[in-house]
Amino acid sequence: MVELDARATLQSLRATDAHSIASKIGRKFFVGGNWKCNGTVDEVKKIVNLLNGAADIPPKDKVDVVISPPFVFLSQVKSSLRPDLSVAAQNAWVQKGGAFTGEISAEMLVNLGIPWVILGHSERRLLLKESNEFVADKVAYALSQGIKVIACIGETLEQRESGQALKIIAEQAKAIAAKVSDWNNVVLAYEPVWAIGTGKVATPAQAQEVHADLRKWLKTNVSPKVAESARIIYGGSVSGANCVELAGQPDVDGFLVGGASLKPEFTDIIKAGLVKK
Ligand SMILES: O=C(CO)COP(=O)(O)O
Repeated sequence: MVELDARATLQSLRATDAHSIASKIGRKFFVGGNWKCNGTVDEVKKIVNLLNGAADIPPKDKVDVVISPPFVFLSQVKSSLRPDLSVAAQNAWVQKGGAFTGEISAEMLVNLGIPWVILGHSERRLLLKESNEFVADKVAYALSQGIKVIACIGETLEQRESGQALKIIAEQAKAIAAKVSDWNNVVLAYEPVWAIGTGKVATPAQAQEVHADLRKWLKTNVSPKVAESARIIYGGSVSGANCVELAGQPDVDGFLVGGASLKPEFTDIIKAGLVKK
Protein backbone atom coordinates (compact mmCIF):
# COMPACT_ATOMS: atom_id res chain seq x y z
CA MET A 1 0.00 0.00 0.00
CA VAL A 2 2.74 2.41 1.07
CA GLU A 3 4.77 1.34 -1.94
CA LEU A 4 1.78 1.90 -4.22
CA ASP A 5 1.20 5.35 -2.73
CA ALA A 6 4.85 6.22 -3.17
CA ARG A 7 4.77 5.05 -6.78
CA ALA A 8 1.64 7.09 -7.48
CA THR A 9 3.24 10.18 -5.95
CA LEU A 10 6.38 9.66 -8.00
CA GLN A 11 4.36 9.21 -11.17
CA SER A 12 2.37 12.34 -10.52
CA LEU A 13 5.57 14.29 -9.78
CA ARG A 14 7.06 13.08 -13.05
CA ALA A 15 3.85 14.02 -14.86
CA THR A 16 3.89 17.46 -13.20
CA ASP A 17 7.49 18.01 -14.36
CA ALA A 18 6.53 17.01 -17.86
CA HIS A 19 3.51 19.30 -17.76
CA SER A 20 5.49 22.31 -16.70
CA ILE A 21 8.02 21.55 -19.44
CA ALA A 22 5.13 21.22 -21.94
CA SER A 23 3.62 24.54 -20.93
CA LYS A 24 7.01 26.30 -20.89
CA ILE A 25 7.60 25.30 -24.47
CA GLY A 26 4.10 26.36 -25.42
CA ARG A 27 2.19 23.16 -26.11
CA LYS A 28 -1.20 24.61 -25.30
CA PHE A 29 -3.86 21.96 -24.63
CA PHE A 30 -6.05 21.40 -27.69
CA VAL A 31 -9.54 19.91 -27.78
CA GLY A 32 -11.28 19.26 -31.07
CA GLY A 33 -14.91 18.21 -31.33
CA ASN A 34 -15.44 16.16 -34.49
CA TRP A 35 -19.18 15.92 -35.04
CA LYS A 36 -18.63 13.64 -38.06
CA CYS A 37 -21.80 13.16 -40.18
CA ASN A 38 -24.26 14.09 -37.43
CA GLY A 39 -26.66 16.87 -36.63
CA THR A 40 -29.69 18.87 -37.70
CA VAL A 41 -30.21 22.63 -37.63
CA ASP A 42 -31.98 22.30 -34.27
CA GLU A 43 -29.37 19.98 -32.77
CA VAL A 44 -26.62 22.34 -33.87
CA LYS A 45 -28.45 25.20 -32.09
CA LYS A 46 -28.68 23.12 -28.93
CA ILE A 47 -24.99 22.19 -28.83
CA VAL A 48 -23.87 25.73 -29.65
CA ASN A 49 -26.17 27.12 -26.93
CA LEU A 50 -24.72 24.64 -24.47
CA LEU A 51 -21.15 25.67 -25.29
CA ASN A 52 -22.01 29.38 -25.34
CA GLY A 53 -23.59 29.07 -21.91
CA ALA A 54 -20.74 27.09 -20.31
CA ALA A 55 -19.22 29.62 -17.94
CA ASP A 56 -16.41 27.32 -16.83
CA ILE A 57 -14.68 26.68 -20.17
CA PRO A 58 -11.02 27.60 -19.58
CA PRO A 59 -9.78 30.78 -21.29
CA LYS A 60 -8.22 30.64 -24.74
CA ASP A 61 -4.71 31.10 -23.39
CA LYS A 62 -5.09 27.78 -21.53
CA VAL A 63 -6.99 25.57 -24.00
CA ASP A 64 -7.66 25.75 -27.74
CA VAL A 65 -11.16 24.48 -28.54
CA VAL A 66 -12.08 23.75 -32.15
CA ILE A 67 -15.54 22.55 -33.17
CA SER A 68 -15.89 20.63 -36.41
CA PRO A 69 -19.45 20.33 -37.72
CA PRO A 70 -20.38 18.93 -41.14
CA PHE A 71 -19.78 21.39 -44.02
CA VAL A 72 -23.46 22.35 -44.30
CA PHE A 73 -23.50 23.65 -40.72
CA LEU A 74 -20.14 25.48 -40.79
CA SER A 75 -21.65 28.93 -41.37
CA GLN A 76 -24.38 28.37 -38.77
CA VAL A 77 -21.82 27.31 -36.17
CA LYS A 78 -19.32 30.00 -37.09
CA SER A 79 -21.87 32.79 -36.82
CA SER A 80 -23.46 31.59 -33.58
CA LEU A 81 -20.53 30.15 -31.58
CA ARG A 82 -18.83 32.23 -28.87
CA PRO A 83 -15.69 33.89 -30.26
CA ASP A 84 -13.21 32.15 -27.94
CA LEU A 85 -14.00 28.79 -29.57
CA SER A 86 -12.87 28.07 -33.10
CA VAL A 87 -14.23 26.09 -36.05
CA ALA A 88 -12.82 23.38 -38.34
CA ALA A 89 -13.99 21.70 -41.53
CA GLN A 90 -13.85 17.90 -41.63
CA ASN A 91 -12.14 17.70 -45.01
CA ALA A 92 -10.91 19.81 -47.93
CA TRP A 93 -10.09 19.12 -51.55
CA VAL A 94 -6.50 18.32 -52.42
CA GLN A 95 -5.93 21.24 -54.79
CA LYS A 96 -7.51 24.45 -56.05
CA GLY A 97 -11.28 24.15 -56.53
CA GLY A 98 -12.87 23.69 -59.94
CA ALA A 99 -14.62 20.81 -61.69
CA PHE A 100 -14.66 18.44 -58.68
CA THR A 101 -18.31 17.65 -58.01
CA GLY A 102 -19.15 17.22 -54.36
CA GLU A 103 -15.85 18.58 -53.06
CA ILE A 104 -15.17 21.66 -50.93
CA SER A 105 -11.98 23.60 -51.58
CA ALA A 106 -9.56 25.17 -49.13
CA GLU A 107 -10.23 28.51 -50.87
CA MET A 108 -13.91 28.22 -49.91
CA LEU A 109 -12.97 27.59 -46.29
CA VAL A 110 -10.75 30.66 -46.35
CA ASN A 111 -13.60 32.64 -47.90
CA LEU A 112 -15.90 31.57 -45.04
CA GLY A 113 -13.26 32.37 -42.43
CA ILE A 114 -12.80 28.76 -41.30
CA PRO A 115 -9.33 28.57 -39.74
CA TRP A 116 -8.92 24.79 -39.25
CA VAL A 117 -9.47 21.56 -41.16
CA ILE A 118 -9.32 17.90 -40.09
CA LEU A 119 -7.46 15.80 -42.67
CA GLY A 120 -6.60 12.11 -42.91
CA HIS A 121 -9.28 10.89 -40.54
CA SER A 122 -9.27 7.08 -40.48
CA GLU A 123 -12.90 7.01 -41.62
CA ARG A 124 -11.77 8.69 -44.84
CA ARG A 125 -8.57 6.66 -45.11
CA LEU A 126 -10.42 3.36 -44.70
CA LEU A 127 -13.88 3.95 -46.20
CA LEU A 128 -12.87 6.34 -48.97
CA LYS A 129 -9.43 4.83 -49.57
CA GLU A 130 -7.46 8.03 -48.98
CA SER A 131 -3.78 7.05 -49.20
CA ASN A 132 -0.91 8.43 -47.13
CA GLU A 133 0.25 10.48 -50.14
CA PHE A 134 -3.22 11.85 -50.89
CA VAL A 135 -3.65 12.91 -47.26
CA ALA A 136 -0.20 14.50 -47.27
CA ASP A 137 -1.04 16.44 -50.46
CA LYS A 138 -4.24 17.69 -48.83
CA VAL A 139 -2.29 18.78 -45.75
CA ALA A 140 0.21 20.64 -47.92
CA TYR A 141 -2.49 22.36 -49.97
CA ALA A 142 -4.55 23.45 -46.96
CA LEU A 143 -1.43 24.85 -45.27
CA SER A 144 -0.46 26.69 -48.47
CA GLN A 145 -3.84 28.45 -48.30
CA GLY A 146 -3.31 29.48 -44.67
CA ILE A 147 -5.58 26.87 -43.08
CA LYS A 148 -4.35 25.11 -39.95
CA VAL A 149 -4.50 21.32 -40.03
CA ILE A 150 -5.45 18.60 -37.58
CA ALA A 151 -3.68 15.68 -39.27
CA CYS A 152 -4.94 12.26 -38.18
CA ILE A 153 -2.93 9.06 -38.04
CA GLY A 154 -3.47 5.70 -36.34
CA GLU A 155 -3.35 1.94 -36.72
CA THR A 156 -6.12 -0.65 -37.06
CA LEU A 157 -6.64 -3.44 -34.53
CA GLU A 158 -5.15 -5.95 -36.94
CA GLN A 159 -2.05 -3.82 -37.39
CA ARG A 160 -1.65 -3.38 -33.63
CA GLU A 161 -2.11 -7.08 -32.95
CA SER A 162 0.49 -7.99 -35.53
CA GLY A 163 2.98 -5.65 -33.86
CA GLN A 164 2.94 -3.10 -36.70
CA ALA A 165 1.35 -0.14 -34.95
CA LEU A 166 4.47 2.02 -34.78
CA LYS A 167 5.55 1.16 -38.31
CA ILE A 168 2.14 2.15 -39.71
CA ILE A 169 2.01 5.38 -37.71
CA ALA A 170 5.57 6.26 -38.76
CA GLU A 171 4.66 5.71 -42.43
CA GLN A 172 1.63 7.98 -42.10
CA ALA A 173 3.68 10.62 -40.27
CA LYS A 174 6.52 10.33 -42.80
CA ALA A 175 4.22 11.05 -45.76
CA ILE A 176 2.86 14.14 -43.99
CA ALA A 177 6.27 15.32 -42.78
CA ALA A 178 7.61 15.15 -46.33
CA LYS A 179 5.12 17.86 -47.36
CA VAL A 180 5.14 20.10 -44.27
CA SER A 181 7.74 22.83 -43.90
CA ASP A 182 6.09 24.81 -41.10
CA TRP A 183 4.80 22.70 -38.22
CA ASN A 184 3.40 25.68 -36.30
CA ASN A 185 0.06 25.20 -38.02
CA VAL A 186 -0.21 21.42 -37.67
CA VAL A 187 -1.67 19.41 -34.78
CA LEU A 188 -1.06 15.65 -35.01
CA ALA A 189 -4.00 13.52 -33.87
CA TYR A 190 -3.19 9.95 -32.89
CA GLU A 191 -6.44 8.02 -33.29
CA PRO A 192 -6.11 4.25 -33.03
CA VAL A 193 -8.86 2.89 -35.28
CA TRP A 194 -9.78 0.19 -32.75
CA ALA A 195 -10.65 2.88 -30.20
CA ILE A 196 -12.85 5.01 -32.44
CA GLY A 197 -16.54 4.82 -31.64
CA THR A 198 -16.02 1.48 -29.91
CA GLY A 199 -15.98 2.58 -26.28
CA LYS A 200 -12.58 0.80 -26.14
CA VAL A 201 -10.37 3.70 -25.17
CA ALA A 202 -6.58 3.32 -25.27
CA THR A 203 -5.27 3.13 -21.72
CA PRO A 204 -3.38 6.23 -20.62
CA ALA A 205 -0.18 4.14 -20.79
CA GLN A 206 -0.94 2.98 -24.35
CA ALA A 207 -1.65 6.54 -25.49
CA GLN A 208 1.46 7.89 -23.74
CA GLU A 209 3.65 5.20 -25.30
CA VAL A 210 2.61 6.03 -28.86
CA HIS A 211 2.71 9.80 -28.27
CA ALA A 212 6.22 9.55 -26.81
CA ASP A 213 7.32 7.38 -29.74
CA LEU A 214 5.83 9.85 -32.19
CA ARG A 215 7.69 12.68 -30.50
CA LYS A 216 10.90 10.66 -30.74
CA TRP A 217 10.15 10.05 -34.42
CA LEU A 218 9.68 13.78 -34.97
CA LYS A 219 12.95 14.48 -33.17
CA THR A 220 14.91 12.15 -35.44
CA ASN A 221 13.08 12.78 -38.69
CA VAL A 222 12.01 16.42 -38.50
CA SER A 223 13.84 18.35 -35.77
CA PRO A 224 14.23 18.44 -31.97
CA LYS A 225 12.45 21.80 -31.96
CA VAL A 226 9.38 20.46 -33.78
CA ALA A 227 9.39 17.37 -31.55
CA GLU A 228 9.22 19.62 -28.49
CA SER A 229 6.66 22.05 -29.74
CA ALA A 230 4.27 19.99 -31.90
CA ARG A 231 0.99 19.15 -30.23
CA ILE A 232 0.07 15.47 -30.34
CA ILE A 233 -3.54 14.87 -29.35
CA TYR A 234 -5.36 11.60 -28.71
CA GLY A 235 -8.69 10.47 -30.19
CA GLY A 236 -10.78 7.34 -29.67
CA SER A 237 -13.64 6.96 -27.18
CA VAL A 238 -12.55 9.96 -25.11
CA SER A 239 -15.25 10.74 -22.55
CA GLY A 240 -15.91 12.77 -19.44
CA ALA A 241 -14.98 9.67 -17.45
CA ASN A 242 -11.54 8.98 -18.91
CA CYS A 243 -10.31 12.42 -20.05
CA VAL A 244 -8.54 13.55 -16.88
CA GLU A 245 -6.37 10.47 -16.63
CA LEU A 246 -5.50 10.62 -20.34
CA ALA A 247 -4.74 14.35 -20.09
CA GLY A 248 -2.41 13.57 -17.19
CA GLN A 249 0.02 11.85 -19.56
CA PRO A 250 2.98 14.10 -20.32
CA ASP A 251 2.90 13.64 -24.10
CA VAL A 252 -0.89 13.88 -24.50
CA ASP A 253 -1.49 17.49 -25.51
CA GLY A 254 -5.23 17.26 -25.96
CA PHE A 255 -8.01 15.33 -27.64
CA LEU A 256 -9.96 14.86 -30.83
CA VAL A 257 -13.39 13.85 -29.59
CA GLY A 258 -16.12 12.21 -31.65
CA GLY A 259 -19.32 10.97 -29.97
CA ALA A 260 -18.82 12.82 -26.70
CA SER A 261 -18.40 16.16 -28.51
CA LEU A 262 -22.15 16.04 -29.22
CA LYS A 263 -22.97 15.74 -25.53
CA PRO A 264 -22.82 17.99 -22.46
CA GLU A 265 -19.77 16.06 -21.18
CA PHE A 266 -17.72 17.76 -23.91
CA THR A 267 -17.23 20.73 -21.57
CA ASP A 268 -15.73 18.38 -18.96
CA ILE A 269 -13.31 17.10 -21.59
CA ILE A 270 -12.28 20.67 -22.40
CA LYS A 271 -11.70 21.33 -18.70
CA ALA A 272 -9.39 18.30 -18.51
CA GLY A 273 -6.79 20.63 -20.04
CA LEU A 274 -6.53 22.32 -16.68
CA VAL A 275 -4.56 19.34 -15.32
CA LYS A 276 -1.66 20.75 -17.36
CA LYS A 277 -0.13 23.40 -15.14
O1 LIG B 1 -12.81 9.64 -34.54
C1 LIG B 1 -12.79 10.29 -33.51
C2 LIG B 1 -12.56 11.73 -33.50
O2 LIG B 1 -12.07 12.17 -34.74
C3 LIG B 1 -13.11 9.64 -32.21
O3 LIG B 1 -14.42 9.25 -32.20
P1 LIG B 1 -15.10 8.74 -30.82
O4 LIG B 1 -14.71 9.76 -29.77
O5 LIG B 1 -16.56 8.70 -31.10
O6 LIG B 1 -14.49 7.40 -30.55
